[in-house]
Amino acid sequence: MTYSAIITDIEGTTTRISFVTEVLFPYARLHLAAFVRQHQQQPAVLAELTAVREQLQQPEADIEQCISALLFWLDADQKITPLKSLQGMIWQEGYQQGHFTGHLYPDAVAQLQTWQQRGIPLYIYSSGSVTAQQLLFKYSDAGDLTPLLSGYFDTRIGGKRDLASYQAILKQLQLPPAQVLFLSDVVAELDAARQAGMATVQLIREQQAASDHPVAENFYQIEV
Ligand SMILES: CSCCC(=O)C(=O)COP(=O)(O)O
Ligand SMILES: [Mg+2]
Repeated sequence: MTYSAIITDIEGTTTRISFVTEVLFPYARLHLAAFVRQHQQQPAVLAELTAVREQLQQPEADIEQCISALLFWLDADQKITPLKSLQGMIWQEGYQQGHFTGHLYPDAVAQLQTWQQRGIPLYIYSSGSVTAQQLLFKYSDAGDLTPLLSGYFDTRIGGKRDLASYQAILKQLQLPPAQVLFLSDVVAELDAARQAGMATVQLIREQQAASDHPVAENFYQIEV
């Protein structure tokens, strides 16, 4: 089967889960309050604070209430769009100052390169914001890999476990569902993509339980 597009998740699929949970999330937690207080008047940050207040249904929430909510969502790993956007802004400084590089499994790097050379457009769909996705690939262990990617989707298109998100992605790509392959480690995401008609492969990088989706331990095992 030759696909017309491949869409991949990041955490647990192209990237070790611990890079997200033990490097990125703690860095964002450490810097979040100071970042928000310092940049609260900047239009991009202000827009996210407005979205936080909307999410809380508290238009009058002050800056400290917003920060508390953001930290609560971060600790609970809730994929709330304004949190994910602010995390991306905070990580930018971390990447640019060389505090960390984006982890990508070597097999993912090699296969993404091979698939791109074969002319298959490659996309990311992650709960991390588009900015966060671009940073991870730009400042990756293997150098700037953003030229491999044709586009990015984040939670602004919808949650990763929702059928409607995959339908919206297909609408943007203008491709028949069966010609699109979605890769993820999370079965609920794969179920939603399959419901939309996409082909799926579950990545089992660590000790996750297998499902009724085709499985692969690494990108070399994915038949494209
Ligand atoms: C873009 S790297 C940060 C990943 C992140 O914030 C996250 O919540 C993981 O989401 P994914 O959909 O890639 O599992
Ligand atoms: Mg994942």
